[in-house]
Amino acid sequence: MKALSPQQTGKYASWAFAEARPIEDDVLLMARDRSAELGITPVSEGTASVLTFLAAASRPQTMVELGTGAGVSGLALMRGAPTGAVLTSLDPDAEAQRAAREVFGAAGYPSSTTRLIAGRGRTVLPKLSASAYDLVFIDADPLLLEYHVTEAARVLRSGGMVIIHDALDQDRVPRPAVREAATVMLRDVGNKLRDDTTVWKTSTLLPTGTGLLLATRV
Ligand SMILES: C[S@@+](CC[C@H](N)C(=O)[O-])C[C@H]1O[C@@H](n2cnc3c(N)ncnc32)[C@H](O)[C@@H]1O
Repeated sequence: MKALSPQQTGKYASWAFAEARPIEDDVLLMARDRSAELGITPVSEGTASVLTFLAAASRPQTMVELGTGAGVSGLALMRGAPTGAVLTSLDPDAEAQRAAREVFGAAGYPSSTTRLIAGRGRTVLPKLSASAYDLVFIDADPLLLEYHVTEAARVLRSGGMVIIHDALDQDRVPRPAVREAATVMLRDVGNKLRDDTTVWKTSTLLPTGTGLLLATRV
């Protein structure tokens, strides 16, 4: 790999500065500790703060999350969403979901507003109603991304938002020589969200954390 040019070094410093800016409270830190104990990589501090901001700005009443983990991203979304918003979060890892339940409880969210379903997207998503959700956050197996995004388009109402985590695949997406299946999938889905204007009205890619790909439903 080439040495970073001075400008790129400056860009990295700006990214690191933005990542270090949020101050997280005890419940988010507890969720991060539980994630570490379970060997789960949660969203970064910068990403959690963007999720809270996006939920506060878009005011979703109904949200779906793929990949609950120990609840870092779910808590970030709930913190921004209006009071009474409901998060439906899927993960096949029952132990992770138990940790997330504790985290949501410690943050004061009853189980009626944080619906945790122990299952995979492929099993659970088809059971969710069409055009019924305001926001879908995807942080699960990248090889299933195309399927998860197709289902997200189905369950989102017009104007709803999809958010895809790790959209830069640990910085592999911008490197054309990397042809691994997950990286190629992320490139293809990114192009689809940008180009398929019959389904997606707007799309953007943020370099926050490990990358966030966003799109709004036509
Ligand atoms: C990176 S972790 C999620 C971290 C979480 N979003 C956070 O920030 O705290 C990815 C999770 O996706 C779950 N997962 C893997 N395949 C899945 C699938 N097909 N459907 C739903 N969840 C899946 C894993 O069990 C794992 O807990």
